[in-house]
Amino acid sequence: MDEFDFIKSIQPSYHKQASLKKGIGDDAAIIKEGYQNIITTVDTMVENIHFSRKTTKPFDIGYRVLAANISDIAAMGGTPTFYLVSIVIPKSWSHDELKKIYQGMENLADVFHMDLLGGDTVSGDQLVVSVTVLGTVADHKERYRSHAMEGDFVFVTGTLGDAAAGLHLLLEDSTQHEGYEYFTKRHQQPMPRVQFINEAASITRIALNDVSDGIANELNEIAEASTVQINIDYERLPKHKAMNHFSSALQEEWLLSGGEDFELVGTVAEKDWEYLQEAANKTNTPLAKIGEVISSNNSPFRVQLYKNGKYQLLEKSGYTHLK
Ligand SMILES: Nc1ncnc2c1ncn2[C@@H]1O[C@H](COP(=O)(O)OP(=O)(O)OP(=O)(O)O)[C@@H](O)[C@H]1O
Ligand SMILES: Cc1ncc(C[n+]2csc(CCOP(=O)(O)O)c2C)c(N)n1
Ligand SMILES: [Mg+2]
Ligand SMILES: [Mg+2]
Ligand SMILES: [Mg+2]
Repeated sequence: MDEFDFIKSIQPSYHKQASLKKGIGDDAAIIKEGYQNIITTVDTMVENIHFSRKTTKPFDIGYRVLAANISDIAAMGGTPTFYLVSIVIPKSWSHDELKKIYQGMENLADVFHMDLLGGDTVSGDQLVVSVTVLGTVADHKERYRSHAMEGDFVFVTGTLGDAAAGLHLLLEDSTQHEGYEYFTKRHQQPMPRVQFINEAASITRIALNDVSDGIANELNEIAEASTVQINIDYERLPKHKAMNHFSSALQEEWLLSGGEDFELVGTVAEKDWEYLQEAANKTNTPLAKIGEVISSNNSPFRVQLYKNGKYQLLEKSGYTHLK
């Protein structure tokens, strides 16, 4: 049983609270509160799974785990406001190192004016940092994975595969490699796309997901949740210029399934494309059209990749826990 089957197996069949608009099944939960909604989500990072002493400095462990959570708030169209931290501490971690983890979180929290609300501290064998984030989004401006419609343009922010390239260079100690500083920074200190998505608040409908597991996964989640088919073009996938210094096999793997870029991927009506571009320009966000939603209500709800003159099925890939 992998993580996705496990999540399905524990999903409750109904909600008890009328205010719960979205529970399990998107990047974060949505709770209606007057004319706005509260958003909440939790993500956990574990030593030697999500980071290691070799790949990530204590400051960056804190920064990255908070960034991953803020990215899920952005993926719902929201603004982050508060966070709580639960930490499992092994004996081998010094007080100084633990302080640095909190400095990393505080550094990013300052950018978004977020307050630390509380948390929990326990001892254990492996460093584990679990962060719960709260945020808000105006009512009817939530961005669900289920909102894609036939004819939509498929878009992605930033460049893809950078975090995976950074991780590779860190693990290989390739400090002289072209783009080392850029790629490793993208792995260690990703910046969630909050400003961009908030700037796009006037758009009525956007289907959205954030790139934690790679676009092959994230686009399949949109296709399934929206019951649509999605076509994307490999040549249109945005990549940093230094990416060309890696083999084409590595590039393909990282662009499609690298994950941890914490970019936003989604779909928008063709008529709203120019407004999305305006939001991208205003917030200095690279934005690429990578494909289209081609049909709906036509099972299987799948993603096709156009490469070398033909379409191929783009199956889910990327990192899967409990595999
Ligand atoms: N152990 C769990 N118990 C209850 N709900 C869970 C559990 N694990 C995941 N979920 C829910 O399942 C959905 C998918 O979770 P997942 O962690 O894959 O999403 P994500 O946070 O966007 O991705 P990532 O963890 O890769 O950043 C979310 O709605 C999440 O809240
Ligand atoms: C030391 C080290 N080894 C491997 C990786 C790669 N990695 C770990 S989890 C994950 C997917 C997202 O996880 P989740 O679904 O839990 O958000 C990826 C791509 C890493 N970051 N650090
Ligand atoms: Mg997510
Ligand atoms: Mg998660
Ligand atoms: Mg996951």
